[in-house]
Amino acid sequence: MLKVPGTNRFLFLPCRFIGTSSLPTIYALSTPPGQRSAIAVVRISGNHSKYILRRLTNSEKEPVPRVASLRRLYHPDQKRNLLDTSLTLFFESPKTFTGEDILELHLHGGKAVTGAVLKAIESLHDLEKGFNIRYANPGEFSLRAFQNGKFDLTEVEGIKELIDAETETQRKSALSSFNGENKSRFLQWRSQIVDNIAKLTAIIDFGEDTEIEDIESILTNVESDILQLRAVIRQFIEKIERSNILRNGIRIVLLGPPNAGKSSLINTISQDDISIVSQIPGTTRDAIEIALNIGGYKVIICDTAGVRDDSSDAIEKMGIEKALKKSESCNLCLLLVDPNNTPLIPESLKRHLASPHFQSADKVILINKIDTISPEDLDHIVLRISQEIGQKLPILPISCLSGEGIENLATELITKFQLLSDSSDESNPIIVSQRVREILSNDVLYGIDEFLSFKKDVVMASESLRHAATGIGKITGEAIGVEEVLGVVFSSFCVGK
Ligand SMILES: Nc1nc2c(ncn2[C@@H]2O[C@H](COP(=O)(O)OP(=O)(O)OP(=O)(O)O)[C@@H](O)[C@H]2O)c(=O)[nH]1
Repeated sequence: MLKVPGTNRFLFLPCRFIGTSSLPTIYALSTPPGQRSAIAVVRISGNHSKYILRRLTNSEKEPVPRVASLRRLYHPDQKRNLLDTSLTLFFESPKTFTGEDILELHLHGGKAVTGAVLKAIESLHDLEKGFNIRYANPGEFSLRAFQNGKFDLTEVEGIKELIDAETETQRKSALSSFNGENKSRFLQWRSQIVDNIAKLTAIIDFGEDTEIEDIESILTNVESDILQLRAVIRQFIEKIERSNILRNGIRIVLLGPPNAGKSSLINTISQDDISIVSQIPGTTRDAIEIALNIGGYKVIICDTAGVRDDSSDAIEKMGIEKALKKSESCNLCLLLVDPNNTPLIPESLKRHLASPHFQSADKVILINKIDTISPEDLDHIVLRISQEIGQKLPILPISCLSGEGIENLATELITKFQLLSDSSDESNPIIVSQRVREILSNDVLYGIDEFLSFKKDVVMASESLRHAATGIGKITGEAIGVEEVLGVVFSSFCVGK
């Protein structure tokens, strides 16, 4: 920030466009290392990209930008040592991912080919001759893009989320960050704050010449505008919290008496023999967790020990305790009932359902094994369950054996996931990094709250707003040192990105 001489005004100066022309040329294998594959891509970025191509192809022929060309690659010092025949692609600065010249070598996959080409590039490093060439650090290509103003930090973090995305919903929310939706939102908030700082600054600079009523009216306007912004930011943070479960996975716990079919349900949902299914009650003595993709949502499903009232086995008792404890911290609990059991639900489970510790989780009761009962019996059982538990919970009939009701269950689950993560066709989930989440609370909202408490002191109030605006600058990377950025954002990237 720069103070304008003779006034109390400040200018916000972006400090990240530092350029990268003096930095070493970097290279890395951009496809997974150490694996056999049809193609492996080596990416090179920096001033010496063309030089590397010339030396590897042993030819002075200028590459045509953005035109793929099949070239033979040789070791630079052993002109007859053919390394590979590669598709080469050259992108000319500045219209490239990093903003620098980029060369891509599409090699035949496999350790030996990639190893030989990487070694050949490495051999071109020669500081005395001015060729500073080295292997890239994790995330360094993206860092160069950031330093050259190609992306702001929210977009860079979007790239990482996109690479890490395991499910469709994660991919969609990552894309919205990558495409700059969050960026434009943050920039709009920042400009709203800066507008209000400007109004307060006008009062500080010219207050003595202004009518008191005018000052009051400006202050009221600023306050109501900032109050409205605070509500928007709070809503945004709430949405992040809800969307966060998309990244971490929606936690489902299966509860029920022994033999109700919990393990069978996991196998039916995942269409795999993941849990042990057996006729001996109490097969699952400990909690088993597996990650599944259900309808594009990442779900962590936990199979637990069967709950019964009369267990005398110490290990089984511990398993039951663990099952009940697990269910207290899940997002959704599926309570399985075997319609042939009496009582339908063990007393300890009924007590647990009524316990205050178990109220936050969403619950659905599943009557399993409906292939063993008649439709009339099913109606009767639904009624009995409602009476036994004394509360209204959704009840779904299913059969893990015949598959009846499973599709219905899947639809119900996906509706629950949409509600839990606030994601639907109309509303995309918002995934932001922990870094952004923290800055929003600790800087932006903090500054706004401070402004509201200082509203009689215009100088202090405008300082607080400045703190909030700087916070948004930290989020996008406009007001942040490159070293700080390196540590926090890029260290979690893979090499080659
Ligand atoms: N007829 C019928 N049998 C089922 C159904 N689902 C599960 N079973 C059978 O019920 C028995 C117990 O199933 P599991 O999935 O092991 O039950 P569980 O609840 O995980 O059992 P514990 O690990 O002991 O708590 C097995 O013999 C399954 O084949 C169903 O829908 N219909």
